[in-house]
Amino acid sequence: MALSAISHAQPKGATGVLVFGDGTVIWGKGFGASGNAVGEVCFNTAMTGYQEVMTDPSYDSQIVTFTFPHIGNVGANEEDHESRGLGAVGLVVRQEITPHSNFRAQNEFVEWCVAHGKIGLSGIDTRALTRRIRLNGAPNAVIAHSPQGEFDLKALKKRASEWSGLEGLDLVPGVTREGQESWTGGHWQLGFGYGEGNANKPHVVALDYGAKDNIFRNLVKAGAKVTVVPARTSFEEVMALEPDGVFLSNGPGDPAATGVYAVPLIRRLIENETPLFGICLGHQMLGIAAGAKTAKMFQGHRGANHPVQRVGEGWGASEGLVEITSMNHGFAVDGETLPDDVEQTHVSLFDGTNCGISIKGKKAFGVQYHPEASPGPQDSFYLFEKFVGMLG
Ligand SMILES: NC(=O)CC[C@H](N)C(=O)O
Repeated sequence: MALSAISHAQPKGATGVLVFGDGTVIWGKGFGASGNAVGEVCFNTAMTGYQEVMTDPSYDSQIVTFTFPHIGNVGANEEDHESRGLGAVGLVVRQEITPHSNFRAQNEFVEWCVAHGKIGLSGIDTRALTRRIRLNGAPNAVIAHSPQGEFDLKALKKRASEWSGLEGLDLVPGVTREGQESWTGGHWQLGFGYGEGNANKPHVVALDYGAKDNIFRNLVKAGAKVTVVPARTSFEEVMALEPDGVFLSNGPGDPAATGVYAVPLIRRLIENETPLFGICLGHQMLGIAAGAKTAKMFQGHRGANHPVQRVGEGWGASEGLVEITSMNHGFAVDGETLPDDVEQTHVSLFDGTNCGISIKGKKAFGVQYHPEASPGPQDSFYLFEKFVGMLG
């Protein structure tokens, strides 16, 4: 690993850099927060929703390369957050961020990145970087921004190469809520913002493993009363809330590592016949609880245009239908390891990866994709209606 690679001369005006664990150096123009951050470099093919991507806690310890070249054009606003600012640590983009042009913008994206501690790198050949990730897998790297253009490349390389990587990492403690909370925000409408839900039943207790807010909004929109609880809430504490159903959220890191404490709870909920719905990390840990295995993917699925096909029964006449979904995962349930009582309900049309499971004879199912990130019509909203509908 050519240490010599890290002595690549710094081009004039370079204020940002991406340094891989193997010593590869990619120079660019830094923007947003100053400093450096370590993570896995992935790519996302969404054409819009960058603010939602950057605040999705599932992206913790990840540096997102946007394949779409124009990022930042619509600025940033106070409504399109998926969390209180957690999420990806940095972003790599093709074009320099230009002033915004959008009626909903309240802030420039660059300023928003500063305020939320996100380190940006522009002027990068994102096609070449994406191709590299597709061919070699997602590398670990440090993204750094110094307005003065001062970088200690050796130290950055050391940090990148010494980082453990996402496999085996439980990142949930850093992103879960500390306390219990009632969630009432619902459907968003232009000029009105997020509506307030006022349902008393059915009551959904949602385990927060690093949830996207939009998921809770969808539960409210589907007619549920929602109580969000921290990841390490016990079975007894969940039951004391008298849930009609339990939701298992998305979240960052390795499901097998997080499952060490989450899976025993999920197993008890399955045994107790509590209706369950899991998304992404929640789906992966439901799979482990049901007896399947998860594995790290070579390059993951990230974007807002991923085709998923319904393959299982139990979805009525819609079996075989293809949905265009929003995805972000680097781990997946291994469809080959599903026990007999677990049905595969959805698969990726890109590569056949398992994208949905249902436990036979129980009201327990999960999917490996998200409702659309942006407010508006949601293509996978039927899943929320199905879940809330089965709670009576
Ligand atoms: N969106 C998510 O919940 C991601 C789940 C898990 N951290 C993964 O990368 O696969």
